[in-house]
Amino acid sequence: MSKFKLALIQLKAGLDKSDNVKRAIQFIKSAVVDHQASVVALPECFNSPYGTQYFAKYAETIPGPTTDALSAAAKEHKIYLVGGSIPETSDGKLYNTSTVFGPDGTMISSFRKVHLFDIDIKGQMTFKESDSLSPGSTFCMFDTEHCKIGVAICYDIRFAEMAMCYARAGCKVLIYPGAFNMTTGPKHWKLLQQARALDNQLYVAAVSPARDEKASYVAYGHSAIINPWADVLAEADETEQIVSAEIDLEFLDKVRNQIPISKQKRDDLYKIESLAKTIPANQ
Ligand SMILES: O=C(O)CCC(=O)C(=O)O
Repeated sequence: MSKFKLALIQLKAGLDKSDNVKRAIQFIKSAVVDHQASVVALPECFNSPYGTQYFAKYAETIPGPTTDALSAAAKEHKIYLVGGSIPETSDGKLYNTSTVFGPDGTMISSFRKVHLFDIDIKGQMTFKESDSLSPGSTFCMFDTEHCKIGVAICYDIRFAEMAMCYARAGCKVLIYPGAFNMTTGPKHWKLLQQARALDNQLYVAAVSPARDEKASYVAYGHSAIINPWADVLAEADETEQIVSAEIDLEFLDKVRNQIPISKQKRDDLYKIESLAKTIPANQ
């Protein structure tokens, strides 16, 4: 139980929602059959193109048709499925929401993107997710027979404290469905994953849509899995594909024993306040 296979589906999401979902389900089968994965993840906004102009049009309630399909796929293949994210409508608001399903098809957790992607790099990349979306305000962790896994979405990876909270709560793998762009992707996408993996001595996986040069928002691709030593175990190029890697929890323990930063940190000088009351110290 100390080893398991994680697969990331770098799906090319187009304008046809039902086709996106249908193809995601086909790829999930291939992640299980061809990669022997027991944990599978889809990208951010996998049932719609990514962009503020699309969120309302593609939004669904949860449960709804897309999450029903994910639930059935998790049950059919007896896997943990991190359902990327979809635009969710609830109480007149829109959210960027990830859902997680267990091997019996039950939705075991869900997550609304906490940090909305509002940036302005003049002449290169301006995006304001908060024009149409509302932020969530809860975390998302789920237990498997292997370890606890934490989920957050894309821009959330830039916030080191959030990953630290997950690590402190005992997560050994963090999965970020994401869709970095052609400005920040080449510079920061892999570096951020390696930083979070190294800071917290855990596995980090980030799963992007495949690049579509004709889309209004061009995703960088390069879905990747990083180990607690910050090695890149698997990395896609920009095309539609599955990447997978073995998660080895004995290796994680070895890294933590060799460089025992979680025992050496000076909680008397600095500490994470926000979840200190509700999340126990490192397990
Ligand atoms: O942080 C970035 O550079 C990209 C973030 C992003 O694309 C997102 O949150 O959807």
